[in-house]
Amino acid sequence: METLKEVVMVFLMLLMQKDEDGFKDSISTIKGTDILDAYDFVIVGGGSAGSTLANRLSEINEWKILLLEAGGQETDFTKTPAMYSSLSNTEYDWNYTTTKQDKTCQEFDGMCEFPRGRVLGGSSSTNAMIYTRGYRWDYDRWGKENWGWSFCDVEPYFLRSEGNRIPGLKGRGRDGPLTVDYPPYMTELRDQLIKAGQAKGLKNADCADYEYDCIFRTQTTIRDGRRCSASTAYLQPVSASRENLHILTGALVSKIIIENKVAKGVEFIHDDKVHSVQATKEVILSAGSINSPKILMLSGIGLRSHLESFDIPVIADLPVGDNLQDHNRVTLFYNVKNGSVANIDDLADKDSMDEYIANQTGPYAYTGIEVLAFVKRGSAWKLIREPPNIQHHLTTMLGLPDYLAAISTTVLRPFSRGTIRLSSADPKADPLIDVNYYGDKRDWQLTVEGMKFSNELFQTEPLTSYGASLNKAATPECAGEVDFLKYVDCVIKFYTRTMYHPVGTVKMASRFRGGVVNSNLQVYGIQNLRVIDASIAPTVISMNTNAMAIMIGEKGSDIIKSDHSKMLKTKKRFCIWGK
Ligand SMILES: Cc1cc2nc3c(=O)[nH]c(=O)nc-3n(C[C@H](O)[C@H](O)[C@H](O)COP(=O)(O)OP(=O)(O)OC[C@H]3O[C@@H](n4cnc5c(N)ncnc54)[C@H](O)[C@@H]3O)c2cc1C
Repeated sequence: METLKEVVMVFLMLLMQKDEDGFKDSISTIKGTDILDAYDFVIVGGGSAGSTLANRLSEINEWKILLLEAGGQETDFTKTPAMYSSLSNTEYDWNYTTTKQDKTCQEFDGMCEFPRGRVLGGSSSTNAMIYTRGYRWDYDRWGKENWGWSFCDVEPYFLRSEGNRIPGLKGRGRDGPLTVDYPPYMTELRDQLIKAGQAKGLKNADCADYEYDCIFRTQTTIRDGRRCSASTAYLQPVSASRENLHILTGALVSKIIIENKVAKGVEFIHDDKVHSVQATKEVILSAGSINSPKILMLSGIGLRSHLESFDIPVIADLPVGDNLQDHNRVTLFYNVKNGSVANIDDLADKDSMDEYIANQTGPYAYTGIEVLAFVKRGSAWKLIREPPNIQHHLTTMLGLPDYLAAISTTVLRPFSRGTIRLSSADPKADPLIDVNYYGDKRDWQLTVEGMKFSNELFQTEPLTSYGASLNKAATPECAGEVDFLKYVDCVIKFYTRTMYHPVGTVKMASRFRGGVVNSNLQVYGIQNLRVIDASIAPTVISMNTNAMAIMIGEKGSDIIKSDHSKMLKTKKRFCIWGK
């Protein structure tokens, strides 16, 4: 029996043989020697938000835009949906781990893996391609303290970005660059999972704008069987044709050049040499929730005592790197009827590989996460006016020999807060990521509630009729626990993983509420410097965060356009108190 790693190697070789073009660069970039001395805007990081910004700002011909990205380009390997879980610990990833956690990740001695995309498209090029916008409630919460960020304010940017191909969904963007569709593959178990949810009282509906418990088929950023990352959506269509947009890959930005509290440009390492480039209008950090705070701190913007401990001169004393909020997940595994889900044999099958390479269909064209459920757990009275606080991802392909399905539990509005700090003043050193999972014990209690519910779901008739039974062997450290609650505690302790949604480390808020940027995304006390990415989210939304990051890029571009130019493409809405 082959392992997933071996199967991936065979698939990769076949891809390279049969589809050489899939490994050629799809985005036009410049050489390091062709870089100009100065640009109007320098964007740091070509991820979900940065790619979006680069496209929207370069719509204005007179502006010269430079996009600096530390990673390289996507290939057909990153674009194949089933490969998403094989992209961690590769050249496409920053390969971070957290600081030692005392309450979880005991499987890795307390150091949880913490993947982040290091490639054009950023984490949208390595993510699981689930498309969710978040609830109206999430953004209205932001809008209460940040003028212009309620759902009414941000909805036009979701609509502008989204090219939704799914018929019948109301209130979705149809013409935007980011394709949203169902993947072109399904297993037999998928409909049973949805029926199981219905048996537990969940509504079978995409619950984006409503606040009931729901279960539905996963919508994805998969376009015709291939990943549609922010790079594919926003850079590919314009990188060759817009002469005012320069993209340089392999460029690690080490600091922002700040003179008299004005951002003047950035320093970066390319081909092992340090370079600098000027920004005559603005520097924009879009390096994500881990690296945007890191670059700010390296540049002298952060907590005084922390910066001084590395002899970094303090330019602005701000709580950079505080307020880290991340979703995590804990998974239970179930044996199910042979053939009702995909297993390693389906991936190892040469016909599956050929089918994907020729037509982009078959099991390689999906990630396995076929169904999502959102439920309310905990004190019901507190939740009457709030959306579901638990998410379950239901997976039907695990790359294992057995026929297994999995259900993960994620607390959507965690109470715990972590931090990002420097480990060194060396820009090449990894930052310290302290996720502090379960630092607040309410997160543990809610996770247990969620896992109890997920186990009940697998005891409903639609799944027991498919032979569903808990498989403890998939969690070997806990396999000996007989009592279910003790087993659950053990699984949380050993097998919690990130759900990959860190936000909040460059918080948008007033200064006295711990803000680092204002609602125009400008860094307090420094001119010509903005942060535009997931790090500005004051609170994590109650869903997956890629669409949110792209929305932030879309809205950020309009804020900049209206500050510097009258050329605004979107009609402004008039939102009063979020309505
Ligand atoms: C494995 C994984 C799975 C996920 N699954 C989903 C999902 O299914 N659905 C969903 O909605 N969300 C998912 N997410 C989360 C989502 O992808 C992120 O929230 C979103 O991409 C964040 O966008 P961003 O622009 O803030 O940062 P990123 O997209 O991470 O972009 C940051 C960019 O900056 C670059 N960069 C960083 N530092 C530097 C530097 N010093 N110099 C130059 N460049 C730099 C990085 O290389 C990267 O390209 C997932 C994330 C991961 C990692």
